[in-house]
Amino acid sequence: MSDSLSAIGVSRAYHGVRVVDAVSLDLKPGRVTALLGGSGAGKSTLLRLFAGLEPVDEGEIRLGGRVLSSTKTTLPPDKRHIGLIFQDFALFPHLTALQNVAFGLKPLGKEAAKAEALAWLGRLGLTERADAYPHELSGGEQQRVAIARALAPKPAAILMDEPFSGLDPALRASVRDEALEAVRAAGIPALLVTHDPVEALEAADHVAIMRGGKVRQEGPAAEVYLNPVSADVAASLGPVNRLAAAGVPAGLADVAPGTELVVRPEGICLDPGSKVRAKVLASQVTGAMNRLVLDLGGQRLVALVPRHEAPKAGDEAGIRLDPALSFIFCSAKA
Ligand SMILES: Nc1ncnc2c1ncn2[C@@H]1O[C@H](COP(=O)(O)OP(=O)(O)OP(=O)(O)O)[C@@H](O)[C@H]1O
Repeated sequence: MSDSLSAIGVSRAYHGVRVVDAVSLDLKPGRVTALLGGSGAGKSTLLRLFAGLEPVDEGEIRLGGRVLSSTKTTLPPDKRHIGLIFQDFALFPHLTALQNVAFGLKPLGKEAAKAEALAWLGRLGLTERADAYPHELSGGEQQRVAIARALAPKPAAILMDEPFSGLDPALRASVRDEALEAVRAAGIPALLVTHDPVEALEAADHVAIMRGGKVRQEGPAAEVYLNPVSADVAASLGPVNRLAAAGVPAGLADVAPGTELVVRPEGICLDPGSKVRAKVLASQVTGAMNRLVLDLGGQRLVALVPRHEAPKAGDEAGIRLDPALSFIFCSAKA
């Protein structure tokens, strides 16, 4: 079993501002941890601290019992044996797919390196593309080569910064699923930096939500989605409606003054018998679900309802909340 890659109370400041602030995060082997958060939350900086591309100002980075970074020492990135994958693939343009993957396998000797590189290309469905140069490969193929190249030397961990965001949306999910399957099979800790909540929910085993340099909540993706600790964490994992207590009509939810009601769009359900009535301003087909824009006593809400049940724009609809997807937080904490 591989070791965990751990951040223990790490901080990093630029010009006196802590962009990573006393973060502790355990990346467990065989598990893909998504690091999610808005722009400037500190995600890439934390990844760079794990990689040794930046020194820590406080705390430690450890691989199992071994200290990789502390305030006294920073083991250089190339000595950590950690695979890195970035959005821009960064393949060597003058080498074929096979040569790119074999590059990090030189210590095995030429023939063994070639065989191992071919095996990795096979695992990622690229056997036929072994002799193609990067410019002859699609974005999805290039990214799979990059992943094969990162995994082939059997790294102790893998760190990925928005690796799929440059890909065509139609391809993204399949490339991602194939790539992360290979990552999980390698049985090493994996970090996936993303700002896409759908990607985090669909692809990661564990999520950590970062905001203002701190990890605000972490846990299995579904658990965090269904039990967010704050309105901001809820909003990091997908769209939410936020209503101040004063704007919540009687019969919709019991909210005390000074609190706020946070509801996911799919947490607003149609209920013809409900006394709480909303005006349908728009009803848009988005696939299996319709997106409704509702006017509830002057406040706008967005709801997602099954298309076959969806009312039309101009209709009035009774609504109720799904308690599993509705949360009440102290306004001050939001
Ligand atoms: N080398 C640097 N020098 C100065 N400031 C930096 C440096 N690197 C990052 N920052 C600042 O640190 C903050 C966090 O940046 P970081 O790239 O870690 O955020 P992020 O969560 O990855 O954001 P994004 O999703 O936009 O990439 C930002 O305000 C950024 O401008």
